[in-house]
Amino acid sequence: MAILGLVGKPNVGKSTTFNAMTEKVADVGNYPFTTINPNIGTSFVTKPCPCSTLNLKCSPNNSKCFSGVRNIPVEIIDVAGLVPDAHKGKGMGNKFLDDLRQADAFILVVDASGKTDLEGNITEDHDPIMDVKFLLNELDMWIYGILTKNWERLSRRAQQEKNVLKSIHEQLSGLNISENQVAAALRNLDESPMKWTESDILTLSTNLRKASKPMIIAANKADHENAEKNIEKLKEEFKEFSVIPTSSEIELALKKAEKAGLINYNGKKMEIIDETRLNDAQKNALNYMKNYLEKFGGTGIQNLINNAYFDLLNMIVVYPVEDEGKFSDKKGNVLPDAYLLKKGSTARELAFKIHTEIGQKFIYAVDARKKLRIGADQELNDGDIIKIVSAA
Ligand SMILES: Nc1nc2c(ncn2[C@@H]2O[C@H](COP(=O)(O)OP(=O)(O)OP(=O)(O)O)[C@@H](O)[C@H]2O)c(=O)[nH]1
Repeated sequence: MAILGLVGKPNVGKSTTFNAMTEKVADVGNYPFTTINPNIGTSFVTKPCPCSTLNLKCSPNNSKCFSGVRNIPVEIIDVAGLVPDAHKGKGMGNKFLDDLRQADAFILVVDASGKTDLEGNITEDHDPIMDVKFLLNELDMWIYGILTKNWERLSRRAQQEKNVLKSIHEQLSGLNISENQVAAALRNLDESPMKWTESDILTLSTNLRKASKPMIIAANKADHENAEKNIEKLKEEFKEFSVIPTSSEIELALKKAEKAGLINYNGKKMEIIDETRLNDAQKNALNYMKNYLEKFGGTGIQNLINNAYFDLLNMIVVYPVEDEGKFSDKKGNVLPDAYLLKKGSTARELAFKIHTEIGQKFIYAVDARKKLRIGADQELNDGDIIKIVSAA
């Protein structure tokens, strides 16, 4: 299962974003370093559930279905804020960076209101472009630090064994980087690391970061009056990233109001259940949030999670079943499980994901929508409902 890491300088709203995504309560405060330890929490990606088009009543097991929208659990980690020179240990930066090793992709949270400086202290008119630049540099320097540890020995061994790829991949083990990703980053470099210049190694660190830690930018505090112009600037400057405006504070408040039974909220729209139960302050706050949703079509938080998994990490959702006629498991539970797979995954890979033995003893699969037999190497499509036939 892929894991998303939330990164950013202090005070941009990472904890609020994390809480809004996971509904788990972490400390929230208007001062730097509220977050000291990484929080790991469960959030959900959403997709239209096949139950609505097939006109079935589903009984989800590993996920949830609300009004025809399947919610599939995913993991998010929130680490404490990174300040300039974090890679040198500033603000406990090395520890925080190491918490990010396991992440498959990053959500880079910036404060689009421009009200916090590089260290997360309150200021006026700060340019969030600076935040993205320094964070990318910190991430590159973090990888550089791991790469160049015992560099003499590493480069000598790589040269002796004539296997640069293996040596570099081993050096980066724990960073969740595949050999293919390392190979892509090594392209254009001389075969002998002993000949690499400082600037070659820095470029390699950047390439490794790009290959292994894809990233989207959450332009948070989008509800602030200064945010719009900063969001446009971010989009203009960082065309290689998706920039998604978010208001995690509004999302969190809406989820709390929903939990308290004050509103119905479906991620895009909200309705106040009974105005007579609210005091004036509640009414004003909820109406403000309602107007915000109407203007922006949502708080951006769900967009962020979906974009990270479906666009950035290129994942699809597949529904394994045991009875292709009823779209159910053996007990008759309709569309019980939703699996997140990498785009391009095959029927056999799905089988392995369900159970190693089912993968090993795979015979064939059935596309349950088309009632067609498919082979082991057939690539699956998003939304497929698949029966695996195996000798297990
Ligand atoms: N206007 C507005 N304020 C927000 C939003 N998200 C967070 N804030 C405020 O920004 C401040 C910092 O939020 P946190 O979530 O604690 O920030 P953090 O990035 O986790 O900070 P550290 O723990 O110091 O790294 C708090 O006062 C939040 O209420 C938002 O979407 N809009």
